[in-house]
Amino acid sequence: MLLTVRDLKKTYPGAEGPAPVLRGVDLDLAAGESLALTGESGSGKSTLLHLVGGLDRPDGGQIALDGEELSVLDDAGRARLRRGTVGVIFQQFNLIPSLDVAANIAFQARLAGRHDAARDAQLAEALGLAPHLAKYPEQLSGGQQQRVAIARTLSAAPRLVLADEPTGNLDEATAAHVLEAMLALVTGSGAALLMVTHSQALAARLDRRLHLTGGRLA
Ligand SMILES: Nc1ncnc2c1ncn2[C@@H]1O[C@H](COP(=O)(O)OP(=O)(O)OP(=O)(O)O)[C@@H](O)[C@H]1O
Repeated sequence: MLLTVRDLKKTYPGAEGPAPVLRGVDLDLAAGESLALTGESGSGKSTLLHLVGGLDRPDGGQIALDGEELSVLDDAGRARLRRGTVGVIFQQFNLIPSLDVAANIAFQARLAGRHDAARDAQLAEALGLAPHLAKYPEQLSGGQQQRVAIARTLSAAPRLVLADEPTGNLDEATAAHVLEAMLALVTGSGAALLMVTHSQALAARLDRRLHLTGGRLA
């Protein structure tokens, strides 16, 4: 198993006392597998991605990535994991305005010491970014910026890709096309994809589907 989650719990402090969001989540994801995570707004999908990505700490339970238990890692260890094993695609693109598209795509891979120009060219082609490589983020549409953010994460070749509505800014046809490209690039290379989506049509394209409700997965 690439990812194993057991009895994961997370509670946020709320105005009316502690508000449990995750009440014991169990999840397994194998290398090469894709999993869609659905659930109502506020059900805790982003919270789960943040915990698995090591961006926040759970209140209880275990998360193991490649057999390595996250809770025993210090900040430096979790940062190493974020640079190496895990890649996240968030709803905010966080592109670097002073870098052109090609340099934005290469950014994380360069940080991780894994930049591969041929892989970037393949990503740009697959995601329809080839004509835009010399442009700057402010010259791109929202959907184009979103595709740059996807390419930047995949460029670093993470073993596990965590994606929060990665095609949320795209029209239906482009979203379907970009998802197919992502699936081919991620699972085709033996990596795994855990993707949050509100779209049942997109969820159906992935290997498995889980629904988050009442703080648990079903
Ligand atoms: N940092 C935080 N502090 C306090 N409460 C939070 C925090 N982050 C999230 N929450 C609360 O936890 C619950 C789950 O939020 P989360 O963003 O994980 O839901 P979601 O399923 O991703 O929602 P959406 O589909 O709308 O993006 C919500 O009620 C939210 O208000």
